[in-house]
Amino acid sequence: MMKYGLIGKTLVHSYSKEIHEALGKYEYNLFSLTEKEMPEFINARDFNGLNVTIPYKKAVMSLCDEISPLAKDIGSVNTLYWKSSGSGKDEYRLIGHNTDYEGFLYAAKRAGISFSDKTILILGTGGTSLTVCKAVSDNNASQIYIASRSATANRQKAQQTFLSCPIQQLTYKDLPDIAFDIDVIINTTPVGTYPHNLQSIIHLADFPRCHSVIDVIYNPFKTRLILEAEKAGLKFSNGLPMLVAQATAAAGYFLGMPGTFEKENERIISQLQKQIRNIILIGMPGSGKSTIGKLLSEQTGRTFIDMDQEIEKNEGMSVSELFDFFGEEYFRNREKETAERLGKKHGLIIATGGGTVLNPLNVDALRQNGIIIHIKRPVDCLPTNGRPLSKSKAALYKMETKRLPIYRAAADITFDNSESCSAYQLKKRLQRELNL
Ligand SMILES: Nc1ncnc2c1ncn2[C@@H]1O[C@H](COP(=O)(O)OP(=O)(O)O)[C@@H](O)[C@H]1O
Ligand SMILES: O=C(O)C1=C[C@@H](OP(=O)(O)O)[C@@H](O)[C@H](O)C1
Ligand SMILES: [Mg+2]
Repeated sequence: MMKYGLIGKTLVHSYSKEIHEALGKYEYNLFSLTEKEMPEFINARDFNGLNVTIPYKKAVMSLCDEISPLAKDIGSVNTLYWKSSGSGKDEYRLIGHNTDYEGFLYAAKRAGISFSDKTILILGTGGTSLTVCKAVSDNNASQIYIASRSATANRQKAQQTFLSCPIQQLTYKDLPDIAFDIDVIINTTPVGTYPHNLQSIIHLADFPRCHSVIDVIYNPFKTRLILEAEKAGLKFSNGLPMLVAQATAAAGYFLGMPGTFEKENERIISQLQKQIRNIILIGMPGSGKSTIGKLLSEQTGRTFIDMDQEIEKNEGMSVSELFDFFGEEYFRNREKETAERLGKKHGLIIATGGGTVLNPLNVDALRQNGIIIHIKRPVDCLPTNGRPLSKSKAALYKMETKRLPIYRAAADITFDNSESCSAYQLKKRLQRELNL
């Protein structure tokens, strides 16, 4: 049996299985191991290739026959593979290597981010920080600042390893002193990872020279830091390209043909992106969000959630009743909670209420894992019954003037739903025009 997989401590869900298996070369499994089991597992040497994740990236090093010079410099191993001993006999040596380095540089290149002559701020001092530090130093960064809660951690290690570029460690409290010098920011901390979505150590507005941001987090797809970078029009990358590229690089080593699978990266990134992301429908009340959401759900097999119906279910009352009994503000607060909760999830189709995206916090919550589609339908076609804010055409015209710029700004795509047609025809158009 060929055995490939990922070892770590608690591997509840990892995209690594999907990424490796997308190459179609081998089965890949997740092995959750305790501290006691981990060395036994490696020493049994009953595997063809392994990736290593937290907390064993350092601990596996002493169990290998050889550590690649790069992994030695970084001080962490994420890939174990076999190399012929060269003795002519059927003997193999266990090599520990680091493909996170390659994955990180792939992500940067893909986003058009360069480190040459740049001042770099790295948030965090863990294993990924060491990898990133080495990668930017090797790519001619002019100065690296490494920030953490306490400045002493890892200082010695960093200075020993990355002599080619000056490095300074500081605490988050010291950041204002250097904020105006920073060109590139890289987050290697887990701050903002699910379920602590939308948290961030820093705000980009405090770094006016910064033009590029990389966050190694991929759940959520866009952290607060990435959302800010996107809004400010900076270059940015989330952690998914790095995750995919380190995996395909590892596959090359497993199969004795390094570099072979880099050309598969984009296909796998877009496959995962499609699978992970939510589809968010926004637009005027009655424009067809709920109708289209249901049709897209039939088309894609994804779960459909209508935010208004979620609120009605939880409150035991219709939206109109909620407006009548408790007022609009009460409804908007329930809507905000619903956006926060659903926005953290993956693979859903979500029909918002017409007013959801008026609150920028809701846009962030929905955007972090979602692609936003504006459903556009002429006011003349919108219903004027059943909805508390759609009492007359005049009210709808006024509303559209105010909201259209907000819908436009929030949307990634617009779907023109002007044509009145049957559900069957609408479904055909969705299939043809939205490649979801
Ligand atoms: N392209 C279309 N052709 C005909 N009727 C439509 C079209 N799109 C939406 N409708 C109708 O408009 C009404 C409002 O649609 P709905 O999906 O409830 O809107 P929303 O969820 O955006 O408020 C529904 O009766 C729906 O069938
Ligand atoms: O536009 C709005 O402010 C509203 C739209 C409604 O949803 P639909 O857009 O599905 O009608 C519903 O959330 C509520 O009545 C408020
Ligand atoms: Mg609706």
